[in-house]
Amino acid sequence: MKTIRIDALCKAYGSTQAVNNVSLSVERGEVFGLLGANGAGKSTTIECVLGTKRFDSGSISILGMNPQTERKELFERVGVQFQESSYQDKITVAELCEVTQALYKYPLDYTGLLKQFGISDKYKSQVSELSGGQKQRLFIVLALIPNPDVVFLDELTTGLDVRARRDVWKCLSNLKRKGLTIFLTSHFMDEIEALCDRICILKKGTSIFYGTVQEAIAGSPFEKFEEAYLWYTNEEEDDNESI
Ligand SMILES: Nc1ncnc2c1ncn2[C@@H]1O[C@H](COP(=O)(O)OP(=O)(O)OP(=O)(O)O)[C@@H](O)[C@H]1O
Repeated sequence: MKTIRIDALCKAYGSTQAVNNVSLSVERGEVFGLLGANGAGKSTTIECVLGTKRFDSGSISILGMNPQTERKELFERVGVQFQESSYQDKITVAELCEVTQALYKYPLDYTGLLKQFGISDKYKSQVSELSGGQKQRLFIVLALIPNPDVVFLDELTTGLDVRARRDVWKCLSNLKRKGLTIFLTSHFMDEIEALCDRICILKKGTSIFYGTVQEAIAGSPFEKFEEAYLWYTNEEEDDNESI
């Protein structure tokens, strides 16, 4: 059984076709990268998979479940890293982790996760006092607290310094080895190359490449993945989109 299967997904907002006939599947224990410029349709696709957004046509199954009708069951087994927080200003890291832990039946011990992600010394700090990179790592920890089978990491290491990015990669590789399925988006091609088994590149809602990083390079006139990516997305020629 595939962990995630998307078949011919379509979703429009008014006249904007945000996702157009996208199909992909993700195996258990795989790291899958969804790529594309700003506005390419990545978040919309993820929200459809999570059941937080209705789609127009196509079908989605995640962990064998229908995200639209089995959201509650899904919630227990899926972790999501949020970009923006809507937490109270004064809440501390420990309190936020405890509140999150209380939402799940079989949560992991968050103190171990904070340590793994190098922010255990921030235990008593207010979330609002954390640096951008520390917050980012906290959001990954929050996504892992449910002890999920699959985790969605949107813009994985945006705002992290070089060392912190490498540390996050190492942690994720360890979790992958234990069978965690990881679905991520990132605008950093070195990160995609280091972590992803397979990728899908979206352009204006349409899938323009689906396969491994090596296949992406081989199918382009370039030897470096970042150049191949730009070639697929034609970003250098497109004034309406940015990397
Ligand atoms: N709620 C909405 N209402 C109307 N249009 C929307 C809405 N959400 C997204 N869109 C549009 O749908 C398209 C896809 O947006 P989406 O957020 O899925 O892209 P993305 O690839 O995640 O971008 P980014 O890298 O900036 O996060 C864009 O053209 C966007 O303007």
